[in-house]
Amino acid sequence: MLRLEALTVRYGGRPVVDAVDLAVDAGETVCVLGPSGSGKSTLLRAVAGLAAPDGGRVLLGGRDQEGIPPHRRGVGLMFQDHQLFPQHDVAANVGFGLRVRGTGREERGERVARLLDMVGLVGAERRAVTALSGGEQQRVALARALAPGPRLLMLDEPLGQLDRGLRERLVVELRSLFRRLGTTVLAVTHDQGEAFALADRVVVMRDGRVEQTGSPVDVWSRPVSEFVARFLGFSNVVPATLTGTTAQCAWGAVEVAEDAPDGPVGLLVRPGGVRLSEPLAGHDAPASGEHTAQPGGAADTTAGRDALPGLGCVVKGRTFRGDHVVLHLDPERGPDLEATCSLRAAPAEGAVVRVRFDPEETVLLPPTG
Ligand SMILES: Nc1ncnc2c1ncn2[C@@H]1O[C@H](COP(=O)(O)OP(=O)(O)OP(=O)(O)O)[C@@H](O)[C@H]1O
Repeated sequence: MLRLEALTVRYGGRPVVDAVDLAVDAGETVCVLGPSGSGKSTLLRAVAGLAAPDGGRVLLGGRDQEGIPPHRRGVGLMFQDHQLFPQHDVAANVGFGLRVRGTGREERGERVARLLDMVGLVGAERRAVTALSGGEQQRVALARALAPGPRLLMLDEPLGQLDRGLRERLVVELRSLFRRLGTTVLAVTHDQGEAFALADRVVVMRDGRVEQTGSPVDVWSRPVSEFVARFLGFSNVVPATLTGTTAQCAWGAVEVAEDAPDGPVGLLVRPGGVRLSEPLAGHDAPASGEHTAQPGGAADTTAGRDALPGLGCVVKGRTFRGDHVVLHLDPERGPDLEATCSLRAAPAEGAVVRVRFDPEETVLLPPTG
């Protein structure tokens, strides 16, 4: 449906979109993800015809779009600030594209009613858009973008301004709506949660280039670089030296599940793979319980509390995330660690715990900088 071939857009000589190749199949939802300034919006604008490429091609339905103005490309756009017409009611906003195309009043009315039904705003035709909540306005903007039946729907930070709970609900609704309609969608967002919930495929951008592309599960479970890992929110990343299945790093010797050639690597330990022993009463109390550090964890060889297996850490802080807690740990050596555990098992701030690393929750990355 959409193909980008070495698409390049430069501003002031600097490539903001840099030789991007990307294909979106009919009915597929692709989310472009990346930090602010990585070129996501510019990519969308080039596809829509709102930014002129300096190189490469945009093909829609196999046809090169060079010289085709935005309104002839058959794409629907929905931007972050949803740009509704405040002086018009909901029906006039949703029906705008249809009126421009000359669709008759009666047909327009029917289409608008059907679209409002689809986005969960039955009977809202006569309401003033200024009197709607943020979430309702977002739905009106979506209905408006869908109204002319675009072959490609493009969303720029579609849910950016909404609060978290509403965003999570709307993402689920959007996904099932797009499935039902068979809509082809290219969305950009800097919010990983949104991208991963919405997309069939995720594209991670860095400085105008595609750093990784894959299904949400692939990208989440196998980030290809430290950049992607950190962008996804993983902070337990260190340089390491691999020998066999042991990665020697600042936290000690960490067993990994992957096979890779010996030598320098980057090591990611997912927070769920940082396993806690029972909190210790004092620095020199022995760890107990089934989660006590195992051989193969970051084994300590030094004296005192350091002689215990596992890596000793002080709990610096706790962030509550619904059904689990993220622990911010200060290890006796190496950079800070993040661990997750259940609410019930969360040790208090200031507690001393010992951790070991689950080999299955480690990922080897190219050597880190
Ligand atoms: N019209 C323009 N003229 C000059 N520079 C521009 C223009 N549009 C974008 N840029 C620059 O291009 C880079 C990429 O911008 P873009 O908006 O595509 O990034 P983004 O990934 O969408 O960021 P954000 O998430 O903040 O919207 C930025 O450095 C921006 O300042």
